[in-house]
Amino acid sequence: MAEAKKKVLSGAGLRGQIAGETALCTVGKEGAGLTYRGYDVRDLAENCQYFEEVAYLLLYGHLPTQSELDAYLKRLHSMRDLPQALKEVLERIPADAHPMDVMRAGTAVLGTLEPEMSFDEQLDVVDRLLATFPAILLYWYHFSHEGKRIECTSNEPDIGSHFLALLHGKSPNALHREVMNVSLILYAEHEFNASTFTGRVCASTLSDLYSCITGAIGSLRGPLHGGANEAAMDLIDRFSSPEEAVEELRAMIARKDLIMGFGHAIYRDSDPRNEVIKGYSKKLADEVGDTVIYPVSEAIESFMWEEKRLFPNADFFHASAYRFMGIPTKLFTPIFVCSRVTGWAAHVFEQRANNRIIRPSAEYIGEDERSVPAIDKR
Ligand SMILES: CC(=O)SCCNC(=O)CCNC(=O)[C@H](O)C(C)(C)COP(=O)(O)OP(=O)(O)OC[C@H]1O[C@@H](n2cnc3c(N)ncnc32)[C@H](O)[C@@H]1OP(=O)(O)O
Ligand SMILES: O=C([O-])CC(=O)C(=O)O
Repeated sequence: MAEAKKKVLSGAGLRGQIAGETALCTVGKEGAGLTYRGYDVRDLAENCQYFEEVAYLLLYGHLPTQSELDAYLKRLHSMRDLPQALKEVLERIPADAHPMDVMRAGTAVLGTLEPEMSFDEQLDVVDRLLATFPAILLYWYHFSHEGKRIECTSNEPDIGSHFLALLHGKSPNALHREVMNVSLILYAEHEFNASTFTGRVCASTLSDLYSCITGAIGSLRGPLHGGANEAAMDLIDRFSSPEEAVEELRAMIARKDLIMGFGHAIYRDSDPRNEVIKGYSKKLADEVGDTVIYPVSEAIESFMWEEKRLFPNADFFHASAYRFMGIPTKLFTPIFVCSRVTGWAAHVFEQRANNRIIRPSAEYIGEDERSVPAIDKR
């Protein structure tokens, strides 16, 4: 028994175990790096103007040509409006609901109104979700907070700019468009992370795509996964200077508190997405004339490396970047959903194409077999 227990504990969190095959992504191969279908994520972030190019790569298998991209942008644009019944449900959700619960509920309701009748419809379903997610979130947000029924469409060509236009009621500037596209590219796919694995387990039962995505949203919501971008912002907001941040961080580390936005299950020295989003956070800090949030973030980064050899993951500098674009903290993780839905769906398609139900085993560590005593003897 002791030996069996040791074996289970050494595999805690299934770390390091191969749980399936994928042609979509490598994470930390040879210690570093992130690729989507063989392309370095930094190359994609630098050379794709629109996140939709990467969405197309993941979902349709290759980077689009100009005419394929134009057609894809047009297709997604035409799918943005919400069914009236979904708007009515969103109007019933209270303002203090967690926005990730709104995303989960919106996905589930759309699945009842426009169900996936066969796997032949899988691309239509994911494109519809991709196109409607900004409106699902922001229709609810404006209605519940201001009693305002917003238009769910906009003239913005891409999802990132569309998101900002629905949030702020005006077209974003060029820098904000660029940051949103880069951010969505960085968040799009990450191999067998917890939310994607949730989606694949669900897919392996031959369930529908909406169920897979709903489950994945639930897994992403937690602060150890996607919810860390909001938790990182809450941490940064506690400090008014780098000195104050370092002093408090020292006490937190002594208490063995988790520092949100740091560390990773796979990367050991750095997260390749960090340098990209950190660069944009700096540009945005300069644009808004920030003198607190960015310096505090950098001080936390240096302290964590010097004291703990822990590095910022993708979520840490996303927090300040989103803040500088006027995005409320509680909407951070739903933006992650707007992007990762592409990776989730691509994994569901891959699972469906070569499926066997995912059903691992557990090492039993409970009581030996025994008989049920009569109720007056328990
Ligand atoms: C997009 C994303 O989902 S990225 C991840 C976002 N999540 C976060 O930022 C939450 C904070 N980070 C963490 O909780 C963890 O680093 C995780 C969940 C990301 C990875 O967890 P694990 O794989 O178990 O971490 P790992 O094995 O590297 O931990 C090694 C040690 O460092 C500690 N550690 C890891 N991350 C942190 C952190 N952020 N703050 C303080 N200590 C940490 C662990 O507690 C562990 O200590 P121990 O050996 O004394 O038990
Ligand atoms: O891979 C992970 O465990 C978490 C992560 O960074 C992601 O999903 O983007």
